[in-house]
Amino acid sequence: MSGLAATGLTCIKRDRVLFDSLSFSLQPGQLIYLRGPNGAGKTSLLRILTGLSQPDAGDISYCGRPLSYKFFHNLIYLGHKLGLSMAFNALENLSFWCAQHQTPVQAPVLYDVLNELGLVGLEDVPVKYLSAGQQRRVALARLWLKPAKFWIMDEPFTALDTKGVALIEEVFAKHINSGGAILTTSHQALSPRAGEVTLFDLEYQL
Ligand SMILES: Nc1ncnc2c1ncn2[C@@H]1O[C@H](COP(=O)(O)OP(=O)(O)OP(=O)(O)O)[C@@H](O)[C@H]1O
Repeated sequence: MSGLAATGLTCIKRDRVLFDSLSFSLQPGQLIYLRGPNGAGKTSLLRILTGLSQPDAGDISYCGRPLSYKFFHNLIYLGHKLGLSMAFNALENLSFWCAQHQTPVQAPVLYDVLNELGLVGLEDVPVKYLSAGQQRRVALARLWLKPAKFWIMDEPFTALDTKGVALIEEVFAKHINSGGAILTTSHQALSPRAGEVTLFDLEYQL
């Protein structure tokens, strides 16, 4: 069994059942677009899938086994918060993140990625002085830096301009074509540029 599989997942928050007996899998070469209204439970589901929180019932497995370092080593999780230090600049933030993820990176590679994201010239500016879209670009630079097969992302397009959205959709398509797997939420539709998409709708349960 390859990929990430969820079986019988149930999540309850403040006495409300967000989802119940949910089963699905994310396989290499697949882009799943998780949709749903505010409060449906998308973030709660992503947090369970990435091991950040526990379901009230059900199991998650990776290649047929419980989640372990093998999965985390092969995962990039980008939450809807940026996960950046506002006092650090882009280079410092990304170097720190790479060290945390045991992903050695050379300065020229970091500059190339910042160039790709239109951030050259801003690399030594504390992130708190960047625009919202520029901050999002710094957070998304991680996609270029860690050779992880599984990308799980919560609203990665927030604050990006149209060129930024197009750039990320193209990176999605490239990742999928090279055998990667993506699960992402977004409140805006993915364009065909992102490639073939599997829709996954989470309804708001009263
Ligand atoms: N730790 C928590 N404690 C209590 N309630 C929580 C907790 N986390 C989430 N919730 C509740 O669970 C519900 C689902 O939240 P969640 O963030 O998963 O939704 P979402 O689908 O990602 O929404 P959005 O589109 O607004 O980001 C919300 O009503 C929220 O208040």
